[in-house]
Amino acid sequence: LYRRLAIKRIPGIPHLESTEWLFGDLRPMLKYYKRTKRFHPYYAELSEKFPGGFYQFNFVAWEPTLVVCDPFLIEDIMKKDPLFRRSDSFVNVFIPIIPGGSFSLQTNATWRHHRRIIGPVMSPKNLKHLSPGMVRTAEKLFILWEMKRQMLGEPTARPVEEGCFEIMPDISLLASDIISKVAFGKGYHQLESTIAVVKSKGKSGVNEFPIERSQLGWASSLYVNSLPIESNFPRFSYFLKRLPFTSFSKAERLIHKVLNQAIIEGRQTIRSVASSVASERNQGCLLDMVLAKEYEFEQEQGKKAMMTVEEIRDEMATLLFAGDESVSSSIGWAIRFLTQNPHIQRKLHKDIKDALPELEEREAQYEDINSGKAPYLDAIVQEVLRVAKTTMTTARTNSEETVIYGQVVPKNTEILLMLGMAGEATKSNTLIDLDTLTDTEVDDEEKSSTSKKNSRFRWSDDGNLASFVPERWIDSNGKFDPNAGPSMPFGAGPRACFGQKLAVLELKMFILMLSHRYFLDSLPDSLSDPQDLMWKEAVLRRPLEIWIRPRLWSEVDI
Ligand code: HEM
Repeated sequence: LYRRLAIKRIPGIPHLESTEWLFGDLRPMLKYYKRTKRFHPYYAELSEKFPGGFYQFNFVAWEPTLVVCDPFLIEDIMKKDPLFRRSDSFVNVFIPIIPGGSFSLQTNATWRHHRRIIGPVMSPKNLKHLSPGMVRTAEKLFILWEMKRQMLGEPTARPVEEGCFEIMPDISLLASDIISKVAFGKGYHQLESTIAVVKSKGKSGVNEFPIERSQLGWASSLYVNSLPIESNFPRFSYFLKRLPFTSFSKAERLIHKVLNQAIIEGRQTIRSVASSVASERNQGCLLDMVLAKEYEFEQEQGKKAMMTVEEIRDEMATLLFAGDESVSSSIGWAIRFLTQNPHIQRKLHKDIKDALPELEEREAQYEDINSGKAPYLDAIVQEVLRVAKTTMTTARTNSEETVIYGQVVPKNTEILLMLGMAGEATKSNTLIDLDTLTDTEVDDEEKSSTSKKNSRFRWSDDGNLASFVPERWIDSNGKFDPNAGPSMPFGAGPRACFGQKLAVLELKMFILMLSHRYFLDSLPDSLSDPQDLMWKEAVLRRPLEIWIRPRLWSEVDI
């Protein structure tokens, strides 16, 4: 028994020395958690003890977990799927709620089949089609903020905390209004109803305002926030959530009903028009695009129903899960970083005014942010994603015994990939011998993968990697360089983020519109979180409270 419960280590891989029989490395970790209420920074602290960017950790006796902070090793592992498949701890959280969606599927024939039909919807052409809807939804947010500004009065000659308001609830409405409209065409319209309520009821406190969720928005929020990530028994947690008359079961029923109906109606519409126009006609939302693609494949292969209604529903629900909090958290972080850096706001505003003077006359368009005209905006979005570390971690398991940096890692080892740390990695966080590699001046396309890796440390290791400095993404010719550093906010390989182009589009569009309109005034320390404490660690690193005091540029000395 003693031997069974003794902690097991993988020979040759660094680990803490002072660990205990049975509890492994859990005790120091829990002590850290008690002090900070955080787990992730503990892994970062440990990585400093073990230069090279990987070590092992034992939560309790039994098997060790490999923790990987080396960005190149993370990338290689993610690219070698299915040898390194999604870990069961990740997949099991999603299986009970969306069994047919990508989060629940390993890289198998079913996932590939889904991807053939769903994959093409993230094409630039389709995203361009979706962008006017996004712009109009973001406009609603600015109408709401303008009303709040008016109700709070002129931003001068008042105590410093006046004129400020907290915006994470508004940002949540924005993200869920956008993803609902983009995913299945029935936007939740919560910003509209919130505008109506604020107009009629006014403030609900000194600087507080009511918000109004639609029934579908409420159901969706409950549904996507239901993941039992802290449960060791996710199936049982869902069993309890689904007991009759719980709010969750009502929300789930409503979401299923709306999605099922949209799929069935969408299929009927597509079958009622000629095949040649099916894909051109149905471009209103991702669901329409998926159904058009499905129809195209059916025609080619002479088969009916390429995916079941439940499979499409689960993939759509996956988009609701994946495209809601991830985007609202990233927008929240963007606002915090911009508020803390007035000089960056000024530079961005000037760049936008110079590069896109037409924005005085018309609303923002897809081409504005994809023409390379505003490299500083591209740099800001990459820097937000790097510093925000919205997806701090994900997990993989090796399906065969594997050799990693010369050490044998037994089959089925749990591997924690510290994605968020990749963007702060320095050369000492990798065991790849970068000094023996040469960084040639050839085009990226022609570079070998190792040479590309070396060039990913183009930015200087100036001890300043925790700071928000968009300039690190700009090359000596003033152009945006997406490979300037090893940041990997969307993961890598076949199972990298499916919605990354959509997420970047949303972020760029929002920051463009925000910066064109408002300067975010500095805040008192009590509201600006200078110590970086106001965030929650769950599946995502989510900012807890974001306050703003927006001023029109005409009110600011530039
Ligand atoms: C800033 C926002 C976002 C971030 C940081 C983010 C990050 C990620 C990461 C790191 C993964 C890979 C997880 C893993 O392999 O273990 C992932 C997967 C995924 N993301 Fe995102 N994501 C964002 C927004 C979105 C949006 C807007 C959508 C779609 C509407 C989306 C859809 C997905 C899907 C479907 C997967 C699973 C892909 C698969 O399993 O094949 N994400 N995301």
